[in-house]
Amino acid sequence: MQKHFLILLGTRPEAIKLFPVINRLKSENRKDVAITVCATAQHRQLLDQVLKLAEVIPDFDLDIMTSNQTLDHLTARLLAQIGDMLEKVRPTRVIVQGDTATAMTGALSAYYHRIPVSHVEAGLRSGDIFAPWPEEVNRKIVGSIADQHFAPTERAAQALRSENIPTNRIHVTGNTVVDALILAKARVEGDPTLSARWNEIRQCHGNRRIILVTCHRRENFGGGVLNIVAALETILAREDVAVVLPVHPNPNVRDVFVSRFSNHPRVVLISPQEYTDFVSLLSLSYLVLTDSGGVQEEAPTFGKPVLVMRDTTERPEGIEAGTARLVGASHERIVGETFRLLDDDEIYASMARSHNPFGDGHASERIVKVLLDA
Ligand SMILES: CC(=O)N[C@@H]1[C@@H](OP(=O)(O)OP(=O)(O)OC[C@H]2O[C@@H](n3ccc(=O)[nH]c3=O)[C@H](O)[C@@H]2O)O[C@H](CO)[C@@H](O)[C@@H]1O
Repeated sequence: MQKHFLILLGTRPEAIKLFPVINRLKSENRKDVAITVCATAQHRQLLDQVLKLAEVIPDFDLDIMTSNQTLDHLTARLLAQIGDMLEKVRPTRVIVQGDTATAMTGALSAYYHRIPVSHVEAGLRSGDIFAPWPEEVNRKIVGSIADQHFAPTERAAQALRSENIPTNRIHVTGNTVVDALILAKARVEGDPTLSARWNEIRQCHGNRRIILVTCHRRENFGGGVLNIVAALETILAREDVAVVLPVHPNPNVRDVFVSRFSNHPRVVLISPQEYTDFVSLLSLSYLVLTDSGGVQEEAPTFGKPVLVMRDTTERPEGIEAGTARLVGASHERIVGETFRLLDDDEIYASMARSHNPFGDGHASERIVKVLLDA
């Protein structure tokens, strides 16, 4: 029987984590398999950067993003437009990734149309429906609809089993972000012009240790971001560090970082970077301060310690492996843990092991096998 997979993606991390699956499926070149890619463009600019790099051209582009979009309006528009598109395309299976509004409405809409759903990066749970908000509930909704759950780790698979998902529907695959990262790393290593992009930073701050900072989570908007900025100011009182910060375009974070740091001599504020540029930046940094999910999964490949600016994480594998620590948006903990890493070589060495507990680079291969064999 002809298989027709519809792959939905809306944000930068979904594109990063799904392009290895899309490209792998395409490379199988099977006559009995059709692939349709639909971008909802929940985040326009950040998504387009990755699609271009990965050479993925969506068959449908719903171009859903509006300025200051609220979650409820975004969700309503997504649900209606994905539903109309499914009506037209009538795929045999819908594939969604992670925990965005696109993934959640994509799964719900597929369910309304009685189309089975595969969930890539299934089973991540923080146990707190407000952290991360609204992603924790988005994942649970997708999990209750999907009939193929691609769990990145054994722990994620265990979380699904404890929610009574039948074992034969759970496949431990590794996280596709490691597949994407390996491709990006090879590109950076094979093309010296990519890392030359950072020569100016190296020249200005060659003797200083680079702290790479990313911050965009909803839970940190407001007081959290202000605490993070104050912590960075304390850290920057030291002359031996420089901060590089790709500023997320969301005004809730962008305006605060730009107003506080645009004239600081040791803070490099840059626009969101293409994936390969970000990967090469990660490789030259000394440590990472982040509230991102994907960056927590990527940093261990380069042996970079990660301080996670969240109170909980659905990725305890990094904490257990000793490559990450939770510091919340607490001034005291961010400063304290950063200073320990800067001043104590033993602690730094114990966290800076290059071992990635999230995947081995073969996740998309395993996912495609299940998709084709089912
Ligand atoms: C609650 C939560 O954790 N949810 C996550 C969330 O995504 P996130 O927190 O990982 O989101 P971001 O931080 O935006 O993206 C990160 C990616 O972007 C790359 N990057 C970064 C800066 C830059 O300048 N250029 C880049 O290319 C970077 O290397 C990395 O790969 O949604 C995903 C989708 O469902 C889920 O998988 C995932 O659970």
